[in-house]
Amino acid sequence: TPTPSPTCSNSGPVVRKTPLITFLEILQQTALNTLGPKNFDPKLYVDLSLKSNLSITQSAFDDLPRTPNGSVSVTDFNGFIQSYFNGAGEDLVYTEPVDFVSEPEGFLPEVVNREVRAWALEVHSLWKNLSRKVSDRVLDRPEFHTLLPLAKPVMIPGSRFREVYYWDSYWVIRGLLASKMYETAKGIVTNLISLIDEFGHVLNGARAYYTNRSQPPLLSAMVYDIYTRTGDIDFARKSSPALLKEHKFWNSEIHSVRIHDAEGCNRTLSRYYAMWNKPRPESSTIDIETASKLMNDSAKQHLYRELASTAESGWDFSTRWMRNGSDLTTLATTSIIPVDLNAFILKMELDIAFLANVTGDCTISVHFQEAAQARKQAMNSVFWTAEMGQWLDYWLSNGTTCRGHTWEASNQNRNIFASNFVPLWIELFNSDCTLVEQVMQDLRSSGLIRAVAIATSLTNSGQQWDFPNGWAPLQHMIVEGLPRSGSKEARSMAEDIAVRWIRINYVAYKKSGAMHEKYDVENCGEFGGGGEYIPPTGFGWWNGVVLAFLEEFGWPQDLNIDCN
Ligand SMILES: OC[C@H]1O[C@H](O[C@H]2O[C@H](CO)[C@@H](O)[C@H](O)[C@H]2O)[C@H](O)[C@@H](O)[C@@H]1O
Repeated sequence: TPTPSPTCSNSGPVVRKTPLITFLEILQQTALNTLGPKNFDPKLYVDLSLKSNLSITQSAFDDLPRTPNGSVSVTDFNGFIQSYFNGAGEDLVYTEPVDFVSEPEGFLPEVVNREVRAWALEVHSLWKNLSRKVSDRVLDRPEFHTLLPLAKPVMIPGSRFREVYYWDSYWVIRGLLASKMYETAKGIVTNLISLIDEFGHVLNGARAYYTNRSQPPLLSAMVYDIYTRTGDIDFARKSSPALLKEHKFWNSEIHSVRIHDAEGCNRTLSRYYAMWNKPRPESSTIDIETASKLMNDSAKQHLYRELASTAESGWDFSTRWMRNGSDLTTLATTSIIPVDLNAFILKMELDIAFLANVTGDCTISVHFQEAAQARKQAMNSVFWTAEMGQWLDYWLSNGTTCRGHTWEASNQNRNIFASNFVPLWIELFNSDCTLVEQVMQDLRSSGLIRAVAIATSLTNSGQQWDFPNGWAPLQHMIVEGLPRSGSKEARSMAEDIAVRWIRINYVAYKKSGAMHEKYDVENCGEFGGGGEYIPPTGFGWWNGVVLAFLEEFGWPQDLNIDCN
């Protein structure tokens, strides 16, 4: 792995932390000290909401009896939580989606196998379990909550993830479109746009502790898919200003990096960069522990920014971002130009151009077509390696700044990740049949295609975005991109991956009664692990990918749904 540059990562903006979050982090640390690490989830404590003013709560906390070493008894701690807080998730109320019907007209017409159809209807009915509305209590007293107010109903991922997430929402929407729930899908976009209006970007998730970063930018893809499905021009028109604002955010000074390429041209691409240099509040105790290995405050602040920037990538955590794959303190995300982020921004540019065209704004349309062409060229020149048939993340080397860097082949990260194939999802790449056939051969020989799904990487590091875990969005983008080339072989490869992915989900669901957040790509029906939290179930975007695959490929009567 190339050596990253520290020079364009150490300084940068930091958003303000609210007094409630500061207090809840102290509560989180006290909970860990009092209750111990077994089954401890730090996020639970920053998701609690106050029953009365923060000052009253704080002084009751200060008055708790302490032992000489400062600890609180389990009984006193639990009593305090009961008296002063509402439970995590209680500020979201269950709401039946307005457009849910148990079997929508025209639902998955190609799924004819009765067993699979019955299961698909169960997955469809999970939208009712995951649908929530932010309680009016949050609107009345926002300072009592870390949950942010949103006007429309939301779909949560499930389990510990009790709020809406940015990139998850894209695949939630894909599932909602298969479920014909267009109003719910539009409501999710309306909520995300309201975050852009207030914060200038879509947040990682709708919590006050997520304001310091975004997540992989897929809002334009949501708008594009809803518009092409519903033809709602008014919806497209209303969404456009927010998309322009979001494009600015991802090309702002903190995110954009200039590379002087091998042909002597300047190319501009984007990176992840969180506006934060402190522990992530939802994982504060974990980040403090990780940083305790570092000697000085500046190194710790640098690490905290890397941890938050990695969360912005959606791939938290992975050897993809680490200089030493067994040491999280070597995270260097802000010194990496990621392939998938730039593929998403390229799609944003194409989507904005398309939407501007249908809403009659030719100037914007032409401008964004040009921007898309420029980014495509930059991706070809900085990421593409013909000899591997992949797009490789680019590491900025030591001693350079983000304003100017001269491209060197040795700075491409030659390790294999599923993200190296994400450009297949983008029209400007997948419309080239020769290119897709080459990439397809390389994907086949990459080692990523395992017995039951596409692996995230080839390294078994114990991090959740690594081997042997398979993640739904990665399967989906590759599967959806391949057939767009028109190549029969590519479609058949895509269908094979989709069928196997549906089987894993089905078998695990039948065994455990739930949809899971990640799967083991070596063992059909086994869910994945690793990372910093207990594997959750629910699971919003996973359900979306299953429904989208079933919509695209169907399921014939005689195709086996079991693993064997
Ligand atoms: O609490 C730890 C981290 O959890 C989130 O990340 C994971 O779950 C998200 C929701 O399903 C998903 O979008 C992300 O890709 C997962 O890695 C959260 O997004 C992180 O910011 C947070 O620190």
